Amino acid sequence: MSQQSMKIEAARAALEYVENGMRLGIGSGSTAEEFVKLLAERVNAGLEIIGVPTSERTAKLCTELGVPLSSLDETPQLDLTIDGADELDANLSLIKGGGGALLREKIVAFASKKMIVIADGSKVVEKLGAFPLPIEVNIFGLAATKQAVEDAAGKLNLTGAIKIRENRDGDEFKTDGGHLILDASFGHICDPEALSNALHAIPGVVEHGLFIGLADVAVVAQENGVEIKTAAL
Ligand SMILES: O=C(CO)[C@H](O)[C@H](O)COP(=O)(O)O
Repeated sequence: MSQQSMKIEAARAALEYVENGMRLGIGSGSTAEEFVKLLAERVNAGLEIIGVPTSERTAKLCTELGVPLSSLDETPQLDLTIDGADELDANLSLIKGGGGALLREKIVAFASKKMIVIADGSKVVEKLGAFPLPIEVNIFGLAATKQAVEDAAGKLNLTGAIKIRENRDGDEFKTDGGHLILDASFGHICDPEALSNALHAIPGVVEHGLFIGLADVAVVAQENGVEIKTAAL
């Protein structure tokens, strides 16, 4: 099965968790987009949900396909968020933000009673960190913030390149909130919670892509079928 087919299978299996009347957080990225397409089919067949998108891109796709949307201001409490991930471990700690939507994704997941991660098997890791950690930062004081991130990580024995994310045309990538992303290639992160706390202590850091204690279930599509994972701890 191709990776794309696995994304579709994970999205299809996650759709089983969606019930009529739900207020639904809708994730970003290619796996989440497969979910949106399948959700739209169900909505057009009569399923009633209201969605809160985690990015402008997801909002556009939902609108094009007829998925009704609300905002987190109008609908501040959600029943379920379904979103992809760049990495997930056995505790269902995640790295997210490969698509740059991590801030809104985390706000939406936090506002939800439950979060389900959808992924193909390649996203499952023993230790987080092979995927560079996205860190969303304010433009003001960028060099100082980057230095502070390096210093904080160094105290946790995490070293490695920290790069300002660029678009394909070489310009700085800007998030939907108008911030920049630092992609930190720290390698294996032994203590994600300690790193999360250290990053949150830096004023220029808006948010980071470590999602700890947010995901309740992971729906992971492997070659031989879909596996439902719950946190090991
Ligand atoms: O966090 C995200 C976007 O900010 C995505 O969920 C993550 O990058 C996974 O994307 P994909 O499903 O395309 O592999």
